[in-house]
Amino acid sequence: MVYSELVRTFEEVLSIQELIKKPLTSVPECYVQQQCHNQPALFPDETLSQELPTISLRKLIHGEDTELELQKLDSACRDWGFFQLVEHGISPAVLKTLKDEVEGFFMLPLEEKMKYKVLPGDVEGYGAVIRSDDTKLDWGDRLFFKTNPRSIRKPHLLPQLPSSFRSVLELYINEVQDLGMRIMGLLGEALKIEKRELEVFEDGIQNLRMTYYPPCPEPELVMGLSAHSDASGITILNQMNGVNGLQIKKDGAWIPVNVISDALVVNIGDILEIMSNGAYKSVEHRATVNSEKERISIAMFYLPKLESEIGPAVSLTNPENPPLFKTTGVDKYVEDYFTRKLDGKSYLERMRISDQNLSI
Ligand SMILES: O=C(O)CCC(=O)C(=O)O
Ligand SMILES: [Fe+2]
Repeated sequence: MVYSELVRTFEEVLSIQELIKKPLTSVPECYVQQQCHNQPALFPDETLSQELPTISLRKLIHGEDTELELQKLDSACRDWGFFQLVEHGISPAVLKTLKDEVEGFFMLPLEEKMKYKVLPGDVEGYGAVIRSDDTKLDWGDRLFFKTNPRSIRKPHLLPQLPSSFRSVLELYINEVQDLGMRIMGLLGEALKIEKRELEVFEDGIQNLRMTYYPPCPEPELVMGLSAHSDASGITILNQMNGVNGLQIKKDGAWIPVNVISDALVVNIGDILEIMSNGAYKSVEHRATVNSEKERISIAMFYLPKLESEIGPAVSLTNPENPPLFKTTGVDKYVEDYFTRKLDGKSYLERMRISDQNLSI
């Protein structure tokens, strides 16, 4: 199937921000996700003590307990696939201005935002992306584009944004890219991968997704973002207006991630699960919404260079620890990921070496 059949433009799918301007007491059918009710239940008593590990970048780099913090990082990636990152070094002034500018963007009149709408055959821009006909719509308005390397930027998107928004985005893009490279280096150390095997991430691909999740009259019927794992090496998530909603799947239950002020949430994506030969977990997660307050997040997906190949690191595999995943090109992996509906970790599973899918 070609992209254009899979992507409906924003005009065909109402903006939720526009939708809720009219009095709305129930959710339109196209947003009602039956699967929400079938998801494994959350057992609050068992998960009360389940807090995401918190890692300090300062401690990892300068502290006296560098080794200990590196071990904490390693365990977080093996056991959780997610951690809260504090003392990350991104300038508070940039974070504050970015929040104001992203909020400002989503508050623009519809016709302004439509200048950036997702075009047929594309996945970048403003609006809803439908991955297959039977997919229900998520309760969130998005702005998504590729930001690094500069050569892959679409001329009608980032370069055309209002100048104050663009300026702060450029600062954030640089800071979060440096942070991504630093984290990747530390993960390499923790995993004991040979340095040259992570060179594919140097000046790697960066994609940004900003999502505005409006309040919903029946939040238990919808999903802000359906369950999925990320097709990245790592993802750095900034829950910019401090509203909770992210949940991650652990031991069969959905665990809410509480926002910690000044922290970023970092998670392992499919590509690092593959490269670490399954040692680090790309964990399923989803975004829920609430009836009171909008939620805004910006996710930065950090991937290897497009022309590189991804597969289990040679330095981590041997006859006792054989490769668990096939090797493929980043370009193919990313393209295939985008054309599928969000369906948990099913895409990563296709990369797993097993008797059934040897022929894929
Ligand atoms: O908004 C969130 O909390 C989650 C975003 C996310 O998982 C994504 O954009 O891939
Ligand atoms: Fe995600």
